[in-house]
Amino acid sequence: MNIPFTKMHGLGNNYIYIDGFKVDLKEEHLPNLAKDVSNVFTGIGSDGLILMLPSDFADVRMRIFNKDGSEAMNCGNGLRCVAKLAYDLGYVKTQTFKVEAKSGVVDAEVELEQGLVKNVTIDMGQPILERSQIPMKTLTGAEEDHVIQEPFLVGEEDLYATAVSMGNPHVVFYVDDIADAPIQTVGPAVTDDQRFPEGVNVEFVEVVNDSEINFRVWERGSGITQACGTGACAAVVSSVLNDYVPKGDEVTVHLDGGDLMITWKEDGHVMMKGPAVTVASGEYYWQKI
Ligand SMILES: N[C@H](CCC[C@H](N)C(=O)O)C(=O)O
Repeated sequence: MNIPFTKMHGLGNNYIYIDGFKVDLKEEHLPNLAKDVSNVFTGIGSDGLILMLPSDFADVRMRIFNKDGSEAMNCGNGLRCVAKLAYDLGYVKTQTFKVEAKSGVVDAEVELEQGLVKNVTIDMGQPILERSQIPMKTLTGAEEDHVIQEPFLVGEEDLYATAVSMGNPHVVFYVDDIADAPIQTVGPAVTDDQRFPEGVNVEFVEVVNDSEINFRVWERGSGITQACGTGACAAVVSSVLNDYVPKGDEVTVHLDGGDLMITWKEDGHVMMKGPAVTVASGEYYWQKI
């Protein structure tokens, strides 16, 4: 099957995007398609697959699949790129519109420079902090409903976890120097830890000052990526909860692939602003069907 695609990225967090308004894919094929298309030997190579689809609740709908074929509830970089794609392909005619993710409907605003979409702002809604809704179990018997700097032993590493959901689960560990973050060891160990029944995206954060943090991520289902939008939002929420940055101020999150501007507003909503880039389009010759 020859499948038309567009390759896009948000700060290097790159996905293969398929226009579901034109391409009709069978539900049962999606996990294997995500695995094959994102693998550099069987496909184009990416952090996963994203479908842009018609929606009954918003202007367009986004579905995101990780490299391992698992479907995620949300994707910040994906939302920005779907917003750009929808505008560029004319599925939306205004600069502000709504996008439906599995975790809910968000407001999007595309910014134009010489008529082209460069940056996109997404209102990511409110974070979820209740342990049971992350979801996260505890082995320490801690009964607190929020997970803030909770002791979290990983092998020999004495870590302290702060857990936040942006519709998808995130756990944040603070380090003194992001360059020394134990991402290759702690990342894979924690992402599948029994304390996270649905798995978890694992973030490491170095606080630079009260308006800047450095950030790296091991993503559930995809491993290390250049950037993670929902992760950056979770990291800023966590940093407010830990009194590293003030609520209501814009925080610059320095990710491997570049900077995101994140604000956890006093009204509880998390705003994310960052780039969305189209790099290529073509046809993927999927041999499986
Ligand atoms: N890269 C995405 C997150 C993907 C989340 C996925 N790894 C999961 O929750 O399973 C982002 O920009 O938010």
